Amino acid sequence: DLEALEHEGREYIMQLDIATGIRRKIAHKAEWDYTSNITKENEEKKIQLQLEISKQEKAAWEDTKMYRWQDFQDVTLRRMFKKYSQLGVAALPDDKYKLLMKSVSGMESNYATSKICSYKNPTKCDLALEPDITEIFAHSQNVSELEHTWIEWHKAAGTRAKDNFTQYVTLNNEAAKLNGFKDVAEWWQSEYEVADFEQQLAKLWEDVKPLYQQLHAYVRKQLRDKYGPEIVSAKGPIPAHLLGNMWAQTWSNIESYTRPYPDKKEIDVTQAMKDQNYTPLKMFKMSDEFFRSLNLTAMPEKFWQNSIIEKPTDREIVCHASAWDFYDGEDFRIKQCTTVDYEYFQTTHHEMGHIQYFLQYKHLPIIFRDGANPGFHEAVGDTIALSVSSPKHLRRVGLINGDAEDEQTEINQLYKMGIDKIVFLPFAYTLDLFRYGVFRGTTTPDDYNCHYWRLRESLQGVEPPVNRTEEDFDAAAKYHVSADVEYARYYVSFIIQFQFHRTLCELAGEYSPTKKLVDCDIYQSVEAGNALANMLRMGSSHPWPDAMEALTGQRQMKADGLLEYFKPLHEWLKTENERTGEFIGWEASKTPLV
Ligand SMILES: C=C(C[SeH])C(=O)N1CCC[C@H]1C(=O)O
Ligand SMILES: [Zn+2]
Repeated sequence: DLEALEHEGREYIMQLDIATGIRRKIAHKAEWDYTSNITKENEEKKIQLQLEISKQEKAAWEDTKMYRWQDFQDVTLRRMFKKYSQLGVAALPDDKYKLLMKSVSGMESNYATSKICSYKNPTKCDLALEPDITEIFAHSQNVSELEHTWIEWHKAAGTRAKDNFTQYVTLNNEAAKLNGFKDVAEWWQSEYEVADFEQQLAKLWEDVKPLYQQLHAYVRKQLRDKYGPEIVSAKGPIPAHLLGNMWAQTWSNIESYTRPYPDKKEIDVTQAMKDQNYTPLKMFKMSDEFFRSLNLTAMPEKFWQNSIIEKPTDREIVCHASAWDFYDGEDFRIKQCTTVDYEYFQTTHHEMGHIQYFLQYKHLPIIFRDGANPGFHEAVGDTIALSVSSPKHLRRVGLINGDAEDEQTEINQLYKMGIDKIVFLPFAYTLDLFRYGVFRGTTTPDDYNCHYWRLRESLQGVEPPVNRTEEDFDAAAKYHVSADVEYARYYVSFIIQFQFHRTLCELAGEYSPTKKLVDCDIYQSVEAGNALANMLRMGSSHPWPDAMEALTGQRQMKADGLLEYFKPLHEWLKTENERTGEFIGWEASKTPLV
């Protein structure tokens, strides 16, 4: 009878879950060994192991399909079976599976090991993305140097990945079909468990776009005043190499010469960190202490032993920051090439947020040890970092001794947050709108670059520094495209982190009709920490609206938190852009696209 079958099913799935934990630990160890020491040998070992494990997973999958789990009474048991019924890329036949693994690790190692020649010293050709190229984009105001560096990086990391990428698209789409999806776009969106995910992304963009256009117009004017109308036009897109970041995804590095009230005290956190002899370890210890102050879990001993927090000098590694769960309840790691600056201080909190999620749900079955949706996992650390970056907190830890809050300082602070958080949204939206088109076939390989730049221009209002052709493949010059990492998760994160922040600030007594969100710091609030922990402990055991509701009382992702946070800035920008008569929005680029 059904009762007995369900009982048998529960026994089966619990065994499968234990076996899955062991398999994942082995696979992640091989992945860790490869990405923390990029050699042909380690790549071979990793692919061989992943192939072995995919065979075991496929065999288990055949058994799982035998159960009539859709009829089971226990909703959690049904949810476990549903997740285990999705095999993933292991559904590919062995030869195609290997080809897919090779094309992705080929792109990722190309990205991680690409070097370019210096503009100032053309014989020096060992510049890596981290820290060298990142440093140039953070500080250089030499337009020719920025243009050279932008072109060389996109040639090395983008164009060189095109063949692998095209093969990856074909094989990944085949895997999607074997998992019952039309294409990878549908597969990626299924992770969000709502039927209208793409429409929700579009709605969020409509909500935020007016604010973005005001900020874009203000920054374009500031840059035109600095570089002249020949380089920055009055009504066109902004050249992408002038925004302080290789991908123009956050513009924090141009804050010092574009902020609204330049004569107000400079909040240069990086300089203060250097002056106070900060080290990467100190940055990690401070982040750990913040989490503990909320009554959240301390980093276990193994974390401090096994993590890689500085770029090694004796080997090549994947520097792009990452957090790792080895599914044994005690081995959790971060790998990042930390530099002592404000940007990496934020990234450290971002990665520690991933680890905290791992720690909070480590009691769950393996299959539920995941974010409520991929955006939740990206939002934890950033939510904490919203408190850390408040003037109140930076004063508390002695990183600034800025003036007490006055109107102009507050606008400067909101501007500093806005060129990080608001400008990121159209970039993130573009990256996966582009890849949805690629996986659906509406964007074909001979259109890749034209479609990529058409989206970047229409949504982000940026243009390439020089003419681009289909010989180039600029999308892969971004880590997540070369590493097969879905990106809508960050778009979701940058929206929901403000919903989380607002709730935590209320619980911490840091937000009320008289206390503004911009100066909220939840540090040492056990109430806030306990509420956050309760949501994190759910992992992916429930659909994400349940987790969202458990923390915020809302069941939808909405831009209202973000818009409330930046409201004073939005008003100021509208007034300022009217005062200067700056054109709002942008006309088509003058840089000819293919
Ligand atoms: C820090 C990470 C690793 Se999950 C990252 O990739 N982020 C964090 C914010 C956006 C995105 C990026 O760097 O593009
Ligand atoms: Zn992340």
